[in-house]
Amino acid sequence: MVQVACAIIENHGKVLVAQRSKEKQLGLKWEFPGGKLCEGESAEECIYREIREELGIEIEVIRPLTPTVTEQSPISIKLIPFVCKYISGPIVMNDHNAIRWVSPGFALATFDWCPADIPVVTEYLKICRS
Ligand SMILES: Nc1nc2c([nH]c(=O)n2[C@H]2C[C@H](O)[C@@H](COP(=O)(O)OP(=O)(O)OP(=O)(O)O)O2)c(=O)[nH]1
Repeated sequence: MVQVACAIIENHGKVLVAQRSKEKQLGLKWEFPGGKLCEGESAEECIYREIREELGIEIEVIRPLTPTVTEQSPISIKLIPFVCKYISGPIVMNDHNAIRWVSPGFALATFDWCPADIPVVTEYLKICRS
């Protein structure tokens, strides 16, 4: 099983969603940015590193959400989500095709998400309403 940490980055009431590069697996699908855990790394350490690498920004983890396991033939992906806040730095797209800042409501549900992210979007929308 491949472990992947991802960040739901909040800023000014919106969240950042990112479109995967065309060349990658699940190309042009939308995701919360992040990536695979390195050996010996915690999911939290991973998300700080990946967000620096992929977007060039600093974030702070606010809370974890529920990890999901999705079969993505031939492997399964454990996606470990963190709600985070944007801290500093201009965004650079080192790894993505596009990014959007989206209000956490119906608009978030309309993106063409990677399958593993769908339960994460659902849980996040639920906590935003509560
Ligand atoms: N980063 C990220 N990956 C996701 C999400 N949902 C989902 O199914 N995935 C899958 C896509 C990939 O198969 C895998 C993560 O790969 P990746 O290419 O984004 O991560 P990485 O930067 O560590 O990979 P690499 O290019 O170094 O190989 O998890 C998500 O929300 N964020």
